[in-house]
Formats: sequence, structure tokens, C-alpha cells
Amino acid sequence: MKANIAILPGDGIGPEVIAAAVDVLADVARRHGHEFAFAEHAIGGIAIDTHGEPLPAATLAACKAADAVLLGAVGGPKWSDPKAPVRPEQGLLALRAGLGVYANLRPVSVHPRLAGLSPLKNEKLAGVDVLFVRELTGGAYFGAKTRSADTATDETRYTVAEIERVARRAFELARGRRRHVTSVDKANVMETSRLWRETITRIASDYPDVQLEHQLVDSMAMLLLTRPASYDVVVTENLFGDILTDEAAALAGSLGLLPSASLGEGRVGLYEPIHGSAPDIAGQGLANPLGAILSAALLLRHSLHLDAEAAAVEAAVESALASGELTRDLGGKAGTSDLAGSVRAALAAQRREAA
Ligand SMILES: NC(=O)c1ccc[n+]([C@@H]2O[C@H](COP(=O)([O-])OP(=O)(O)OC[C@H]3O[C@@H](n4cnc5c(N)ncnc54)[C@H](O)[C@@H]3O)[C@@H](O)[C@H]2O)c1
Ligand SMILES: CC(C)[C@H](C(=O)O)[C@@H](O)C(=O)O
Ligand SMILES: [Mg+2]
Repeated sequence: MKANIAILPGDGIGPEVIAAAVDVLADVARRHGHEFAFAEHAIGGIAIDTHGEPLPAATLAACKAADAVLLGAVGGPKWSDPKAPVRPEQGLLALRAGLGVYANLRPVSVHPRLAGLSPLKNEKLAGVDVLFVRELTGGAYFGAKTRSADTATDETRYTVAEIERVARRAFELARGRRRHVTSVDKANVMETSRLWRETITRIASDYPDVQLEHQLVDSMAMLLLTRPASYDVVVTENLFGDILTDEAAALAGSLGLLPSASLGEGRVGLYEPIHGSAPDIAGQGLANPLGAILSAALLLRHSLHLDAEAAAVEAAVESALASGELTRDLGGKAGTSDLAGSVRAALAAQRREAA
């Protein structure tokens, strides 16, 4: 098949991990007879420097016209002055809103070789396989903001329609898994959470084959560490989802491992690792590229509907984790290109075995 993939490397380690993921996609295209065209566009801090804004109109237009978007990370100390008139992160939020990708899928599982990296005891990690469905285009991230000399506000706003569509996504996804949804809110305090709970409960009646439970976000933060294996699909609002998924990265062993897919009703999906620009290791070739490579696998599956190719990339990552040299965050000494190289070698070996 032919596909146009918009590539948004962004800042810090973004370009390093995205280069690795593009190499993997190019390998997949070559081996499976596809034509993928990659076109790079500016976003984030680098776009502020070169275009004066974090999401240039040309970048958004190119993303809307593409078949899928692969993004690295945005932000960094250079653009983090609290008084800065414009911030890299605004570019990412505007892209998510502009593409209408309201459902952010963040799968978390634990590779046996990495279980020792987690601060949790090994026995807690057996069978961990959680799919977070984070609402991505509403809530406090997008509500009105005000600021005066001594007061600041961020409005948290949700409509029934916004909650319904992400709830349906979560229930549909649960049908392809263990048919269990945990909805996370703060309904004992927040009005938006009461609307959330009411709406999720109503939508659940259309999915009688899926079991629903509600959990308050504070206790969920604790339960994720005490019984992580008991969760299947976890659906939650934008801000809670941001926080809980970084927490969940500690189960997997490193933030650098986790991918995401952001989907809406529109044609174009956005794929990005959940980690940031990691200024502390940027430019040193030390970043773990697996979150970006696994995001490319999600792109193959959800946007290009190339299930076999997506599974091939995921299997190659498994092999690299099982037997390859690992990056520092995974307890090894390898660099970004060594680990990416092990994934590519494993992909090549699969093809030789199949032949
Ligand atoms: N999607 C995004 O673009 C995104 C996501 C999160 C944070 N950010 C931005 O990134 C900047 C830095 O934020 P932060 O330091 O809080 O979070 P971060 O995710 O960049 O880094 C947190 C820690 O995890 C490590 N880490 C992250 N990714 C890694 C990888 N692939 N390999 C190895 N180690 C990795 C970092 O070295 C750091 O110690 C901020 O400007 C923030 O806004 C962007
Ligand atoms: C950079 C930031 C805006 C972003 C978010 O909070 O959504 C990041 O933390 C993420 O998890 O993708
Ligand atoms: Mg985050």
C-alpha cells in the first residue's frame, strides 16, 4: 500500500527516537512491498525558534492531509520560562485538538526480562496488561485560563458528548480484550466527575457483556501499585490519564518504553511515545527508542490497518528486549542506535525465517 506519514520529531530526544522509528517503518515498507513517504514538519520549541509559533499552519495542514502522524516530543528548558508568551506544549495540544483525536490509547505491559527494573515486587507484575484510554481533547487542558497578579484559574469542563464518545471507544476496545472497564474520576468532589460517572454508567448499558467498575482517582493511584494485574481497560479524563500513565510506566520499568495512539472520528491518527523530550539525556544518543518504535507499530495497526506488519514490529521489540543490548534506562549500556539496530535485526531475522 501507499501511505503518506507526517513526521514531527520535535525537541530534545524527539528527533533521536523518531529517526529510529522511521528506520523501522522504512524496513517494514521495503520488506512487505509498501510505499511509505515520510515528510518532516516543525512542532514545539524548534518551531517557535524557526517559525515563531509552536504549531505552524503548514504543519497542521500537512498532518490533516497525511494518512498518519508520528511525533517525538516537545518542550525543554530553553522554552520553559513561566513568563514565556508561547510554549512548545501549546503546539502539541493544538495538534491534538486540530486532528480531533479525543481518545489516547496507552497500553502498558511488563516484559519478563524487565520486571527487576520496576520498584514493585515481581509477583505483583505477573499478568499486567492494562490499556489506558485517556480523554485527550477536553478537561482542564482546554478550559479557560485566567491569571491576575495573585490568582490563577484553569477551568475543567466536560460535555456529555465528549464523555460519551470516549466511553464508547473504551467499551469497544474492552470487547476485544478481557471485557472489563475501570472508569476513574473524582466524583466525590468534582462536578465534571459526577457528569463523567453518570454518562459512563448510562453508556455501559449498551455494553452488557462488559463489566464496569468506578474508582476514585486517588485510590486508583494506590491500587495501580498494589494490584496492577487486575485492570483491563482504564478510561479516564485528560489530566488524570496523564498522571496515571506516567505512574504506570514504573510498572513496565521505564517511561521510554510506552507508546500511544490518539484516535478520533477523523481519518488521521496521531502516534507518539508517552515520554517527553528528556532534556537530561538529549543529544547523547542514550534515549530508549522503543516507545517511539512501538508507537510506529500502533500506527501500522490503527491507521494503515497493517495488522501483520504491526505484530511483526512488536515481536521484533520483544526479541530485542529478550536478548539484545539494552539502553541505560533499562539497566544496559547500549545507545539508541544499538537498541534500534537489535529491533531491525530481529525484523530481518523474522523475514528470513518466514522465507
Ligand atoms: N508528548 C510530549 O511531547 C511530552 C510528554 C511529556 C513531557 N513533555 C515535555 O518534556 C519536557 C521534559 O519533561 P520531563 O522531564 O518532566 O519528562 P520526560 O518524560 O521528558 O523525562 C522524565 C524522565 O524520564 C527519562 N526518559 C524519558 N524518556 C526517555 C527515553 N525515551 N529513554 C530514556 N529515558 C527517558 C528522562 O531522561 C527523565 O529522567 C517538558 O518540557 C515537558 O513539557 C513532552
Ligand atoms: C507535554 C504535555 C502537554 C503532554 C500532556 O500532558 O498531555 C505530555 O505530558 C503527554 O503525556 O503527552
Ligand atoms: Mg504526560
